[in-house]
Amino acid sequence: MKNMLEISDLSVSFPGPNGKIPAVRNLSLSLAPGECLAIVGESGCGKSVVAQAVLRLLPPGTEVLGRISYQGQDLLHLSENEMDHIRGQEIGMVFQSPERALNPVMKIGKQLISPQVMHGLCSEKDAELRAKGVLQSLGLDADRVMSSYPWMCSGGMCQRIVFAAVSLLHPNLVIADEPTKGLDAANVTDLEAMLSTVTAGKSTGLLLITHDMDVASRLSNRIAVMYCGMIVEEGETKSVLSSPKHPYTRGLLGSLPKNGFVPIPGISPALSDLPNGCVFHPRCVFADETCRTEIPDLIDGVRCRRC
Ligand SMILES: Nc1ncnc2c1ncn2[C@@H]1O[C@H](COP(=O)(O)OP(=O)(O)OP(=O)(O)O)[C@@H](O)[C@H]1O
Ligand code: NI
Repeated sequence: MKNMLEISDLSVSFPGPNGKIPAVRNLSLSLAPGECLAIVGESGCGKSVVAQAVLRLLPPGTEVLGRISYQGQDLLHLSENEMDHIRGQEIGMVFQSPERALNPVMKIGKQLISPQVMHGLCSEKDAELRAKGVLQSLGLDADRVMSSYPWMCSGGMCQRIVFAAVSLLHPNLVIADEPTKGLDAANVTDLEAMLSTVTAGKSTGLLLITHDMDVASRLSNRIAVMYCGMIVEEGETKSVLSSPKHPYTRGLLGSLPKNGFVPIPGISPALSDLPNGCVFHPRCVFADETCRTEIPDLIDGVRCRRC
């Protein structure tokens, strides 16, 4: 099926005291309708920056190069007004800290009704009915929630309310950035069930950003592993997790408690001081002279000369 999202050769740099800080480098990804692509990798590897680049939420002064094509339109060249239409209605967002995604001084009812009316989807009366219907389907007491403020609700409830707000606008693409962070096990299970409904209709795509391999393994069809702003391995979730090829992917999986808790030696380099050659070579037991000088291409989903 034709891709709904195609990110080609994306590079994002932030201004730093001693020049540009490269947070994302030459990243290409695609997502088809009905598909869930997970981006995984350690904290600071650039996962959220990719999401923010797609939604054009990066601060002024950030250098964004490459192309981000959504349904054939290059998002990097749309006006702010055009992006306002895309955000929410075309591309829904579920971020970590749902409490912060909701306005603390506005009743939840209004927060669920206004966007539907604003995007011209339906009348206020219908918007209220739809909101109540979605809240009920998510197991919430709709009347009570609609007349509550976000701070009156638990974290798990807020994440459901954010999900309701997203799904009421029927987006074609949902971007979820660490949606399970800070939730207890029961709420993680609930949220996973909600997220799996996003792609169930086969027309909506889900870009899932997480550092939780278990969540990624349960929800995604494909997985992209990032390290220091680059994709080091990409492929079908099942095959990447059962037979990881890149030494970093293998290290990441080996460092999980269920796989023996073996840490990857060394630490991630600072983005302002990235090594030459393969960005992983200082931590890689297989590194040879060429790894120290040449950045390997991503070939058959793996960016490593040894694989
Ligand atoms: N607005 C900004 N200005 C400067 N640097 C930034 C900005 N936003 C992100 N960064 C840097 O870009 C790098 C990638 O950050 P990003 O938030 O994408 O990481 P991440 O993979 O999402 O990590 P986490 O799992 O902790 O959310 C980090 O080094 C971060 O400090
Ligand atoms: Ni992040």
